Parts: sequence; C-alpha cells; structure tokens
Amino acid sequence: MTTSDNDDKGGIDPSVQAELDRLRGSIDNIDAAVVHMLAERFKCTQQVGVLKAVHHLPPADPARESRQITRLRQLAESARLDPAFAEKLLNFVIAEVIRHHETIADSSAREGAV
Ligand SMILES: C=C(O[C@@H]1C=C(C(=O)O)C=C[C@H]1O)C(=O)O
Repeated sequence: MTTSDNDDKGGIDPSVQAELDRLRGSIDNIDAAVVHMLAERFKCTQQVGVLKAVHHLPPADPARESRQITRLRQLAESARLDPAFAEKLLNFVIAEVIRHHETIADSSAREGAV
C-alpha cells in the first residue's frame, strides 16, 4: 500500500478495491463456515450433556480436554497457526460447553426432584 493507491478524492484505486473485495468475499465465506461448524459442534456437545446428565457423569472431563489441547496444538503447528491461539480458542469453546452441561444437569436434577 502506497499513498498512490488513494486518488485525490481519498477513494481507493479500483484494482486495490477489487482485491480487497475478493479477499473479503473469502473471509465472509470462511466466517460462515466457522459459524456452521460451531453450530454442528454444539449440537453434538448438547447431546453429550444430556447423556452425562442422565448417567450422572460430571459436566467437565479434564483428561479429555487435555488430549484435545495436545492434538489441536499439533494440528495448529502443522497448519502454521499459532498453537497458543488454537489452545485459547478451544478453551473458550469448551468453557461454554461446560456451562451448557451444568445447565442441563441442573434442570435434569430439578425434573428428577419433582
Ligand atoms: C463434550 C464433552 O464435555 C466437555 C466439553 C468438551 C468439548 O467441548 O470438547 C470436552 C470435554 C468436556 O470437558 C465431552 O466430555 O466429550
């Protein structure tokens, strides 16, 4: 990017705009895929939450999480993604899943008490 990429009216050079639009189109597609993949993942984890509540298993499984983090860090390294970022992202998602599992377990316990 140089100052010559902007015209006198402060607009963006059409070829730069075209490249920006192309890249942003791909970013939008990737974001949509991420949302759809997360939605599918949460559909599965909700079912795991019900299974755990019915069988009185704890909402969190730290041993499983630790295996997932090891695996995801390796995948991130081979994909040239920062492994620390991949770990943070997984922990963020897992924390939300555990919160859901706790809610499912609470409502299951309340239903059992009726
Ligand atoms: C989904 C599960 O429950 C929790 C959530 C996990 C996840 O989101 O990947 C992993 C381990 C558990 O703490 C599970 O036990 O598999």
